[in-house]
Amino acid sequence: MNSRYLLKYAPCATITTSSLHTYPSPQLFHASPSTKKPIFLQISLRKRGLCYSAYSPKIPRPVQVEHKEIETLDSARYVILKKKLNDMDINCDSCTIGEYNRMICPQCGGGDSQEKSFSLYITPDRDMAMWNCFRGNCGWRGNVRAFDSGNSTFSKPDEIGKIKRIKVITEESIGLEPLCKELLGYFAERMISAETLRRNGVMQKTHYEVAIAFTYRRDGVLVSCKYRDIEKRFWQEKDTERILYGLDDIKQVNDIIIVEGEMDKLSMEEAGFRNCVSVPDGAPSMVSKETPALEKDTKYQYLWNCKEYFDKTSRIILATDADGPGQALAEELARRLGRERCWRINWPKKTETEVYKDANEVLMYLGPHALREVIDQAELYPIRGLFKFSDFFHEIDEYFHHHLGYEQGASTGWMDLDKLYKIVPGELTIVTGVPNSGKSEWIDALLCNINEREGWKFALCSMENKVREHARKLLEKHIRKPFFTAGYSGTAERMNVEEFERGKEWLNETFHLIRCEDDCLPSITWVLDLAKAAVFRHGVRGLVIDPYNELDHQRPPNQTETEYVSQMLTKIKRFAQHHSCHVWFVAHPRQLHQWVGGPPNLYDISGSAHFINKCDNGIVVHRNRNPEAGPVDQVQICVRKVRNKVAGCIGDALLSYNRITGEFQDIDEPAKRQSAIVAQKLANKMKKLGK
Ligand SMILES: Nc1ncnc2c1ncn2[C@@H]1O[C@H](COP(=O)(O)OP(=O)(O)OP(=O)(O)O)[C@@H](O)[C@H]1O
Repeated sequence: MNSRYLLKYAPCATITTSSLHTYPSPQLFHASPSTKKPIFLQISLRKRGLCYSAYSPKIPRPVQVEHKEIETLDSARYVILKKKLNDMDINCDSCTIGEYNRMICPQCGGGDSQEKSFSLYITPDRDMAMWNCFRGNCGWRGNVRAFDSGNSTFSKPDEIGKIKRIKVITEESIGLEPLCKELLGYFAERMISAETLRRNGVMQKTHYEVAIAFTYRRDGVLVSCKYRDIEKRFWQEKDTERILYGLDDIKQVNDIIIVEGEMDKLSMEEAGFRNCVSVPDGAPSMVSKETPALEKDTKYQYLWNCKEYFDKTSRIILATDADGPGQALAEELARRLGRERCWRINWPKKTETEVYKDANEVLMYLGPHALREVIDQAELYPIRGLFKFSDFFHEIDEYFHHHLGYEQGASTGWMDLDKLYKIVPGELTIVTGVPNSGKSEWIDALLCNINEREGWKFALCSMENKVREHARKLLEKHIRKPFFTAGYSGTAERMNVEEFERGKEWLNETFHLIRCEDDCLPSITWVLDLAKAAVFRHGVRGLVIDPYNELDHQRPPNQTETEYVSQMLTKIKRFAQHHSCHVWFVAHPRQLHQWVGGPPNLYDISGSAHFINKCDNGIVVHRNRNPEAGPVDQVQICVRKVRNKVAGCIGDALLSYNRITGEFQDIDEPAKRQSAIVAQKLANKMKKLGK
């Protein structure tokens, strides 16, 4: 018990009132607090066994309200309280204030015997009336206050947890005294002036030792009291209502500052901010997973008790401590008060790694001006999903200064195509083309080029390819020699064993295979999860999904294919963006009726128009199969959609296909002219057919 008190009460010692009970002189307020540490005067005082006579007539009582004011306030309160009681048929005309009055219950009439079972108590300050009918059949109980909404806390026991009987207290009843000189000195060390203490009704309580008493008031009336001892231990007057400290200072104000402790509230006042309240119970150790329903939100009951004070507030500055619990408290408050009107502050730096922890520390070491600056520079409390461009300035700067890499895309390895299409990490390219047009071959060749130039690695989910065949195709492109001596290789020399072995190593280093070993088809989520693992494990920068129709597309019965495709593409894009990975997704066109050999349209992709709507790039791979119409080794890469103008634009590029090695090459000028003739011939043919 003793340890709970701040100053030792030593009645045997003597001390003159003039030396103890005057306010500290201005000199006590140090001009440059940053150079010195606060001294806990109390420790030395305890040691010296100083005493304090609380009831000396010479003691100034700075926190007491003027007598006349009390009288006017009390009678006004009583009129209102009486009216409220009358409205509930409770007649208090013959009641004695401050005592329990027995009368007949207006609800049950006291039963047949008209028992005086109804007890009514009106507090000495006339702010509150409490009643209870002790008749078992009735049990009507409740309370009402003069100056609030008048709802009985007793009659709604479930509203905010388990409500205990609220004790009515006065300064006299709990033995509060004006602050002694030593405590004033203690506050002065912490840059809190006597005037601020007086205005905020800070007092002390003496038992064996002296503790600071922070008085919690509503409309000037004492509601609760919190004590603080030398060991910085806190306790609160039992069975009193939990409210915010300094509540009367936020009445009808637009901007409210909330701090974590009474000292911080007083510090804010020193910096010129009266519109500040402190929470009564400090900060939680961490943010709760969920915000409980109001009736179970016992920890933050003080907020709900003061809810109406925030109704008209447009800005709430959360100036809680800089540490983890302080930030957790800010989050809890923001959740309850509405993030949209909350602001937060950044405490100034103390060292390279440390910041000042709260308002009082800033006041003490940097002064009121610095504290004002902290509040003036408050920033909007972050709301998940709502951003300002400034939140991304770092990323935008990196983009501008070419620090991200591949801002304008990686080269395809083909000069003509580079003018139309470059590979930007995080984008989605849809590749289509009629069956056998060479889509897979072209993508493989593209990957080989990017790997050769940039060293990128890839995840391959190519469901139509046998692994060995896919390896053959990739190796041919890489070694630039046929895998076998066969019909397709003509007279070209086959790759030798050494080249093959070297190629295998390259294959293993460059590609990671996503394959569904079971008989079932893989789902897109399954593919993306493995691709994510490949990003983290192997640093892959590209993913190929070839083709769409080999994935499992089961969807709920109420979902259309269009909705399904949209969701699937959103998932793929999210993966691409989050992992800075380029995704090539092959999708076949639907069956084309009366097809005359021209390249299909992106809107022809089977399933949904979302393929073109949602992709970043849309490419159609096409080749001429009619030797009469032109060279059959030429491949048209039709870039039909490019969302990012930095990466390219719409247009066609021609490449020549080497059937022996599977390589694609730029076409020289004469060949291009030849292709133009082919294209013209085709166009004429289509015209003739009326297409
Ligand atoms: N320009 C071309 N000239 C001749 N043959 C080609 C050309 N492009 C691709 N091929 C051949 O066509 C065959 C199919 O190629 P690929 O698998 O890349 O086509 P695809 O469009 O992906 O087919 P699918 O739609 O069936 O998946 C391969 O044997 C390939 O060698």
